[in-house]
Amino acid sequence: MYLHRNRSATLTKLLCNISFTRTMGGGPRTFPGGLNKWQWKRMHEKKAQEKERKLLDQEKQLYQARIRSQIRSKLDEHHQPMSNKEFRSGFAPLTANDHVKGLADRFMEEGAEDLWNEDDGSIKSTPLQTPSIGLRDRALESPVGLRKLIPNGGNRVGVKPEFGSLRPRYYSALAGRRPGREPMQKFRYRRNESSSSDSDDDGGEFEAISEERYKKPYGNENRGVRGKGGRSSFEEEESDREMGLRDRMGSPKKMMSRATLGDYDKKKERRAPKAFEDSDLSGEIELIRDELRKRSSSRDEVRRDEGETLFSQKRFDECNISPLTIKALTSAGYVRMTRVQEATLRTCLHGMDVLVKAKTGTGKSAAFLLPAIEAVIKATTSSVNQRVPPILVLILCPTRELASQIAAEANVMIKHHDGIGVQTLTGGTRFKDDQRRLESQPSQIIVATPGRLLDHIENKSGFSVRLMGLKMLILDEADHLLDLGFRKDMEEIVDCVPRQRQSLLFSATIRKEVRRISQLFLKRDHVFIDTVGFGALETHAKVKQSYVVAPHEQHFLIVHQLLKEHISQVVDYKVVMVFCTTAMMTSLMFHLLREMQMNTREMHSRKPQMYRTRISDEFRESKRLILVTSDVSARGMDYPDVTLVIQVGIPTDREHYIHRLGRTGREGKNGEGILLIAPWEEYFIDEIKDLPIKRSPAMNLDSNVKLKVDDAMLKIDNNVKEAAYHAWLGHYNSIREIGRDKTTLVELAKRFCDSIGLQKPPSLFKKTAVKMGLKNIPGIQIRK
Ligand SMILES: Nc1ncnc2c1ncn2[C@@H]1O[C@H](COP(=O)(O)OP(=O)(O)OP(=O)(O)O)[C@@H](O)[C@H]1O
Repeated sequence: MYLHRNRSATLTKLLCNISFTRTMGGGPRTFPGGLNKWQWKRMHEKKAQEKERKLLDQEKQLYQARIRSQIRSKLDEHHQPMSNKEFRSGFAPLTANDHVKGLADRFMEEGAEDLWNEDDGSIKSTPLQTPSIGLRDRALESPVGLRKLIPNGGNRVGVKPEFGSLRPRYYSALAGRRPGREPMQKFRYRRNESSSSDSDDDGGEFEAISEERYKKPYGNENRGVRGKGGRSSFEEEESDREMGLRDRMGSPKKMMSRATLGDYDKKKERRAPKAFEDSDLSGEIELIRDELRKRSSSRDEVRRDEGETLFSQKRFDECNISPLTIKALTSAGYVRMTRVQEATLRTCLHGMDVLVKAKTGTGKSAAFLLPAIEAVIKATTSSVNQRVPPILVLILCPTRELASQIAAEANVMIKHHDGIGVQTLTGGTRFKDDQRRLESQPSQIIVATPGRLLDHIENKSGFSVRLMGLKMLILDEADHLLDLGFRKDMEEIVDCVPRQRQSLLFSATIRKEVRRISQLFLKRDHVFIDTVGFGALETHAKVKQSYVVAPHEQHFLIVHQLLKEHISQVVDYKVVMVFCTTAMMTSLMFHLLREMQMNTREMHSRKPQMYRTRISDEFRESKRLILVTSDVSARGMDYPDVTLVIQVGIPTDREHYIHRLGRTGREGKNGEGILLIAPWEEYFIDEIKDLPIKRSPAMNLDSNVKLKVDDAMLKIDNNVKEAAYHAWLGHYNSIREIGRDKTTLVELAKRFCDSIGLQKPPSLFKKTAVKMGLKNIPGIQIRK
């Protein structure tokens, strides 16, 4: 009965939708089966979820099977015959030796890299020439050697396994099925919560867990609600932040959509330090630790040296790429490969999926464009002539300017290849123009932003059919594209391209969560190429970094002073970039600097695309120009010879900091970065404390300049200031550290309001105030 009522309600809804579609005339399109756009989308979403669930189940089974077979073979090799009682009970109690052996074998055997997590370091980084560091080192060359240093291969009685740090899945493997046993019983080690974490004995115990319970982490119940629906893009993200509707906690670092990712997003617990109780062994253990420390520090030195050299010895003409491409590269001044290009090209040309991490400004774009062009050449020579060529390479990136930049670089490389074309599909341009270009000169390489690409996919223009021939999918700034803001779009896109494809994911920063999520886009046997190196500096040593702490109300004055100082010191300065937190704050900063007669341009999502393109081109070509920008310019933009990057206010996260800073010091050049923060924003320094960033002493502010700034501020239109106030409030309200304490936030906003010369805080719409949790906070004006 209920079902029937439900079904008829759905039917009525469907009919309403259809009649709505009709009455709108020329409105939403209908899709095969008479489905409207949203039903079509929902259907695809469901399919994607289904697919991903299967994938996870499959992975889980494979993982368990592998562990079981490993353990079984170990036990067959080394175990004493079990007692009858043990045999009957279905499992044998594992000795401490078995645990240690299990661990060692698990992590040291060939193929074990699949079992590693990010805490263990990079899986396959570029081979490094490690200097010889003594005889003992040779024993450490291989994992087996390391074990040899421990008498009896490490199987000493009394060695206590690191129980507390082991995850349930490991125990299930250890207590796994033996021939002829059933049902399979799994065990979880229950830690005694009350005991200290670093104590050797945590007083925990094993508990049996049912098959059902064991399945739980992979089950549906763990799946959360999808992220923000609808089309997402960097531009929307920026305006959302201004409205304060995008919680910083919503950044994938703090909270990510679990809808289709199951446990991929889940942070794995860091493995606790090993705890040994056998005193006989401690000397030897210390010896090994010592050697490992020495070895890792000398490796780091080599890495640091290598990391700072941009170019490798290898030339492009020594590689297996088309002579026509080499000709174009040579005329563009590309003769030797950069390190990331050398490290990745061969693997990419072999058709492997890769996830690549390399510092900013080291030539990642060419690293993925070269294999992309080769893929097109290969596919076009082997296929018969088609009237409309399929899209063979799809490059996705987060911003429009970056898409244009990549397309421009690709165009340089295919200059001598007749019949290969590149086209961009990005927001901010007329959809119809895109379609016309797609029809008149269909290109094999498409560079797109996710939102506009989906618009084309959903349009019945044969675009999806063209995508069916896709050979290569490339994600530039992959970690950002896999972020919450883009994730849903990315999942939809991946659903519309063939499974049999090569995927290349590139970025300067790859968090461990992103590495997990990236598995959904990459084949299982993908290669992770990290030219930075685990634990090595993620920024360039040639870029001087410092931070200034000062109250918000002094920030405009300080920016002005920093710029003046820089301009006077670097006489032939080329360009300086000032990153602000939101589009409206960017606009206010731009207006102020312009009022103070500085040669500035502004760039943010609220500007029309034509303007953005013009400014981007001008900035690329110019010297002695200041670009005030929001995060639309933070990633990938290759403006040559930027001498200084100023970041005003804390960036969204560590990765944003690195990418913004990466606009300077490109191609191995020098650069400088200054982060300007308020005292309560100082907590952020903790996130980047491993970087060589130093606190600058408090600045002496010129009182005359202060008067000039105040004066200039008075000349700025109140609308700009009010928008900036709202943006300020929205942005900081979304920051967990401050947004929770609404009263303090409103007080700080009031001070900001005074500093920009507003008489009283501008009012908020009631709906916005409610959404921001500010409705009843003293000091908040509600619009009548
Ligand atoms: N082999 C090469 N020889 C000479 N110049 C190169 C070479 N490879 C890349 N470049 C130049 O280096 C600059 C930086 O390259 P690119 O923009 O690809 O860096 P990136 O690693 O993608 O940076 P980001 O992480 O900021 O996106 C560009 O101006 C590019 O033209």
